Amino acid sequence: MHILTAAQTRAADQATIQAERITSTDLMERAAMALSEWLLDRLARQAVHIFCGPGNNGGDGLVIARHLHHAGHAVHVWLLPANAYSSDFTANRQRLPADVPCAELDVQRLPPLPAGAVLVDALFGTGLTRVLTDDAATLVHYINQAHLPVVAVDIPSGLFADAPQPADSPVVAARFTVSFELPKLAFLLPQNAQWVGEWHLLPISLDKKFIHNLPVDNYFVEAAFLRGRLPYRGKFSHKGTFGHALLLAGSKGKIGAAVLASRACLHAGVGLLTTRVPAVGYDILQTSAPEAMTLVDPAQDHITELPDLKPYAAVGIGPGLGQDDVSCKVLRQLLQEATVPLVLDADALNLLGTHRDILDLLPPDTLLTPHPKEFERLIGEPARDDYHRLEQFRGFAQQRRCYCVLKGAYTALATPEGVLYFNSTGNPGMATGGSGDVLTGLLLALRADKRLSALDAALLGLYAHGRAGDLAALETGQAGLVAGDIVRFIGPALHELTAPVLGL
Ligand SMILES: NC(=O)C1=CN([C@@H]2O[C@H](COP(=O)(O)OP(=O)(O)OC[C@H]3O[C@@H](n4cnc5c(N)ncnc54)[C@H](OP(=O)(O)O)[C@@H]3O)[C@@H](O)[C@H]2O)[C@@H](O)CC1
Ligand SMILES: [K+]
Repeated sequence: MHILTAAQTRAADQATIQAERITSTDLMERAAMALSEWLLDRLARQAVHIFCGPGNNGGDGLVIARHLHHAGHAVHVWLLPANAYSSDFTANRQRLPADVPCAELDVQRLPPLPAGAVLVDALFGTGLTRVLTDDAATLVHYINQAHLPVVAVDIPSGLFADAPQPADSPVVAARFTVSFELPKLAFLLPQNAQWVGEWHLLPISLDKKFIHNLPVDNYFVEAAFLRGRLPYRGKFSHKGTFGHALLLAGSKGKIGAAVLASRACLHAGVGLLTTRVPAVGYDILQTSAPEAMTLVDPAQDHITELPDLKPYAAVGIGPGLGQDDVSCKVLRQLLQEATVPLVLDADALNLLGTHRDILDLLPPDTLLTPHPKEFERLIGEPARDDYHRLEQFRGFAQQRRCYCVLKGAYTALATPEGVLYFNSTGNPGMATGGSGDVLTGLLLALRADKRLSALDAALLGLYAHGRAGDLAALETGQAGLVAGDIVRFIGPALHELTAPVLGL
């Protein structure tokens, strides 16, 4: 799915109006009707108080008021006084039945809101041009202090769709944000979660062709985007078809990371896996991941030597590696010698952060999988806010010609071309030790599969990791989820994305 800017969203609305030969009021009716139905599915008998601003977001609010009233709900409409109103606002103000209580707000004398009411925030949407001040700011504070459930129409009022706002600027804190057709970048950033709450999208048939042709830098990745991108396994395929991967992982006390990454790699369909561990890990790995071949390092506690790379289709390094100087030498040598795809995680990234000269050795198309703290160490500069971090992240992938993953609630992938893909799967239960090691193993398997491009391998891996976590959580609950549970569901998650045998 494309993630549009506020300006592109307005353009898509206009393109739809022109292509379908409908009026802007018709499109508003369609959008607000969908939102009314969303509300009607969830409302019991609560009174609904709808706050409307002067533009089309307020117009949506007025349409919602009409539909809820017709459905028999007690509705109260509150208008924010303004010098000018949009024409769709005015048209729908006129269509509001006379028996719906509708009053202009006097912000000096705001009415008490009844306990148990549901509030609908239709003050400002994508037409927000500046931080809210004066009456609008007072109203936002009043809504937030009511401590009642708020449903924001399109976007919480006061929040910019695609740009940061100054700290402490007034924004409605919604429990639900219900938007149309496509997600907004603002919904995907942790700093906005306090305002956006749980977000939902309603399809309103915006012009698909127009949207498809819009140049965008950001995508939201759902199953439909990926389904069929994982080729099915041909009858005559053999171990070689799916590649032989090498994983360098584990140090004393962290052999579990090597086990989890190895098991994930095996469950993701790698042809063969060789795992390099220090001697301390030999028995553990052979017992817990017997399908992997174990290549023991001469040293007891750390990996100190790089094996011959010739047999391998892809190499992963990092889980539980430790940050010993000798392991750093191994990493340096790997970056210098490797001619196959690389996946770098955890301590390999920390080593890159502390030995910045090796960063220059990164071969093109290397896949890195930092979480935000590791990413900060990697680039050596804290981010001002989440938008700034995204730009650092995009810039890093472009400058280093690599694929970089930024782990989080909506894990993002940055490409060497500077495009960002936000993953849609996963749950908070996956914020648990070893989850990242599982991702590394999974990505390593897909990078070893020669049939997949670097981009498809990364996107499929991120999606399948989150989906496996979602499937596991159905069985274990989120709190009970451990990284090993994710491994068990990698197979089913990948299966959902596999092209049908006779697919055309
Ligand atoms: N187009 C369509 O067909 C569809 C559109 N849809 C809906 O329309 C919404 C976008 O509507 P919109 O463009 O009218 O903008 P909106 O957010 O209502 O605000 C504009 C008003 O606010 C004002 N204003 C701005 N900033 C301000 C501030 N800080 N403080 C005070 N005032 C401020 C601004 O005034 P001005 O900046 O000119 O002073 C203007 O009066 C979109 O989010 C979705 O809900 C859906 O129905 C789908 C179909
Ligand atoms: K709103």
